[in-house]
Amino acid sequence: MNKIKICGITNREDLKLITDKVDYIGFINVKRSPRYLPLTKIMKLATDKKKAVLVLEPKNPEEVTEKVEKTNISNIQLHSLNPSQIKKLKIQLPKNVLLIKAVGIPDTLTPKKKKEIKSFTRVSDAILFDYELQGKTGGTGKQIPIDIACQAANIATHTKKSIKLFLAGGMNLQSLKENYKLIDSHFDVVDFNSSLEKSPGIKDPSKIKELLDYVDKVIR
Ligand SMILES: O=C(O)c1ccccc1N[C@@H]1O[C@H](COP(=O)(O)O)[C@@H](O)[C@H]1O
Repeated sequence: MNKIKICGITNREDLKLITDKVDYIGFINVKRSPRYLPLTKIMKLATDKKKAVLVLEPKNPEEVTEKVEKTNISNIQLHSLNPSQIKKLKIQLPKNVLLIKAVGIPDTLTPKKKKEIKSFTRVSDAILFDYELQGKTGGTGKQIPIDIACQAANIATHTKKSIKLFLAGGMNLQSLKENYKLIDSHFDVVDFNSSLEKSPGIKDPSKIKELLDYVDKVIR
């Protein structure tokens, strides 16, 4: 059964629409993002600490431990750091923290990319596959081809059975409907972000309702 994450929440109105209906709620503390929020604002919005996901692009592991300590949020999504930095970080973090590493997936899986998936899987609690555009991940609004996403998921699962897998990158209701069986059999969580907006950082209530109605009917 897939869980649902809605990311890029920036205000109370949008938060109200989803709070009781999704499994994870993402708050983005990455300055280059149009969905950026400072930690002070995130701490006011993220009252449900079990659902909150703090999205970061840290310069080093210490930046993550500081921000986790400050916010008390125990799900963190990282769009930077290498496998040895993640390994070091995992040791420093409290045991209850779920470390989700974003791994960029382009249109094909090269041997180098396969190796990267394995390396990050070994040191993380969860992997979030996101579309990779010009070497970057995060809010691209573009989808990983579903067969490539499933291949990436298989590599991670074969590397570590307990790995939790998130599918992100331009996910919308249509792509969920079209690929539901594959998504359900390969991923634990589906992540929706920019596709649910009416403008950057502001969600569209009708798109949220449509998605959550489908989730209630088909997934729950
Ligand atoms: O949304 C952003 O602007 C962003 C910037 C920097 C890091 C992460 C960001 N968002 C995350 O990107 C994925 C995919 O988003 P999309 O569906 O392609 O819009 C999602 O997990 C967001 O949390």
